[in-house]
Amino acid sequence: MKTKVYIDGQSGTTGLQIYDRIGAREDLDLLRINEDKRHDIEERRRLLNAADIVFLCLPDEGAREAVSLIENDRVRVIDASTAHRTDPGWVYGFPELSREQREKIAGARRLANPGCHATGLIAGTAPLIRMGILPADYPLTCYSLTGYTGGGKKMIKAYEAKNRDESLSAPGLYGLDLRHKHLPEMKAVTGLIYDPVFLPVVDDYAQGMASTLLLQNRLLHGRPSAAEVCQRLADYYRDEHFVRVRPYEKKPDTIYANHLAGTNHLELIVGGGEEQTFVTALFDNLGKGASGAAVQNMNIMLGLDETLGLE
Ligand SMILES: NC(=O)C1=CN([C@@H]2O[C@H](COP(=O)(O)OP(=O)(O)OC[C@H]3O[C@@H](n4cnc5c(N)ncnc54)[C@H](OP(=O)(O)O)[C@@H]3O)[C@@H](O)[C@H]2O)C=CC1
Ligand SMILES: CC(=O)N[C@@H](CCC(=O)OP(=O)(O)O)C(=O)O
Repeated sequence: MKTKVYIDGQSGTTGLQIYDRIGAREDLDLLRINEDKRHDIEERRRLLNAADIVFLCLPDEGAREAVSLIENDRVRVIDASTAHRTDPGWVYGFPELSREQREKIAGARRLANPGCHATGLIAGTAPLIRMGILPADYPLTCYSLTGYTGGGKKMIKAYEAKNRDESLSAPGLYGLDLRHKHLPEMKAVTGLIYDPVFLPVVDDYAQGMASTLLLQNRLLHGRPSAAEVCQRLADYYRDEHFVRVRPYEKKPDTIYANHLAGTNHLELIVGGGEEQTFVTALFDNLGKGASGAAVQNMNIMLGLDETLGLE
């Protein structure tokens, strides 16, 4: 029997990218909503209850509404929005965190897919705290670069408009109240005690992220060098397919934030020396930062090879 899959929000940015990754799969039966009915609540209710797996690719309110429409206990949900990421009834979909996390994902009925910026911060921070290198009360700072598809259809339209505002040709610092919506999940998943000082930057390219932590080695347990931090992270992720650590280099070449666009890979690059360290997570906001991660999580939930359909 094929697994029935429904994408609520199928014509949005994340929904389309999920479709790209699973549309041709023979083990799945994709339930499609008629485009002109995509906001019809009764038609959505019917499809939401007819599927084995539902992807929610909607704004937060739409995702909450969709969950309230599900009456069938068999339906398993993967929510790409921020709505449920710190909800204790939901499993956080970052399998590389630990073996236990992957097992929780395998059994999840309600799965919250991580935020894109949160993915970048968590990939470096969570293992460093778990390994006792980064103190949980560290005053963490992070700046995170993203392509404009991170802002969904509306932002894509603005960046791709013919007579667009000239300011869009330069990097845009945003979230300047320092209250980005991913802070709660960043803290909940890593165990950080204080809110990180987190500054996102959007720029004039479609896909790709580079999220960078800046660390003072003297404030880390055991005062490791950057090379040692790199080695410990490489050990932590040594068995992973999608999360890798680049071998340490004293002076890496320029990092371009779109380097892993189109893939589900996330690469950690560690640089610096005896006194200071940076850790950059390089990935695709629509890959490991959203749709790729959602498909990886579905594969795990179905007990399949988690790389199925993913580059
Ligand atoms: N873009 C990205 O890189 C990432 C996005 N996300 C999250 O994924 C979710 C989807 O984002 P994204 O795909 O970028 O957004 P888009 O705006 O590109 O797409 C959202 C889609 O949802 C539809 N929609 C909105 N409200 C409803 C509703 N109540 N009922 C039915 N359909 C509805 C929209 O319909 P219509 O076509 O009529 O506008 C649109 O097609 C968001 O929560 C976002 O924060 C998470 C990680 C990364
Ligand atoms: C460029 C841009 O605006 N990016 C979005 C991130 C999109 C995202 O990750 O949203 P979720 O929390 O739903 O996952 C932002 O920073 O709010």
